[in-house]
Amino acid sequence: MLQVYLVRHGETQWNAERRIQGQSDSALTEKGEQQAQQVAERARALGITHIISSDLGRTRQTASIIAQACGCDVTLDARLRELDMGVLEQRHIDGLTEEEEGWRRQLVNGTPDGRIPDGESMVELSERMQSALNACLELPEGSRPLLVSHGMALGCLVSTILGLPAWAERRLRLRNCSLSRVDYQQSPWLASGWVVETAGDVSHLDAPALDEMQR
Ligand SMILES: O=C(O)[C@H](O)COP(=O)(O)O
Repeated sequence: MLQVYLVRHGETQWNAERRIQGQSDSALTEKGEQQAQQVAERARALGITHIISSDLGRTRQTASIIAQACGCDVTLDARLRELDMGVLEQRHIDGLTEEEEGWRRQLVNGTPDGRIPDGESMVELSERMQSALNACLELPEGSRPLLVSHGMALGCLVSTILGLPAWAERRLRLRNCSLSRVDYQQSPWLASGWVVETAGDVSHLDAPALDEMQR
């Protein structure tokens, strides 16, 4: 059975400052680098064979720390990028106008095709994430891949595997450098396809990152 590990990147400057990143980028903080080292140790013990990362800077930085520990290369895949948050990227969450906050809320309240102007919808995000995950099925037998991606992107992927709508992702708390695992199973009596083994595990971190509500 193929087991795929999912890691959110380490804490960044803008995570810590409560600024919206989307497909814009900021570097890992010192704490983010330490988190990456800690998840890298866990990945090494798990025997990861392939690392596939979103091509944004913060995921590449995290993936290269994990790759060093696991002794494998990193393949970049733009399908693993964070949701495109259009005109709100780089803004402080606390400085949004009521109208802007309304655009942001559309992403998680079930508005059909809800999106921030110039941005992407959650359904579009879930389609590209699902397609990046399905690409793992083409890896050689015995592979144990690890994908490095982002909070909303991974939350949306795990939500849709559970049969929830793409916009349910906010019901999952996926902290920086948390580890999730999804398995591909084929069974005549259980659900065939992807199943969620674990989501948001931070037991390898000495101090779990704060989530957006706590910062
Ligand atoms: O700020 C953002 O873009 C996200 O909601 C969090 O994204 P991240 O997982 O890339 O920090």
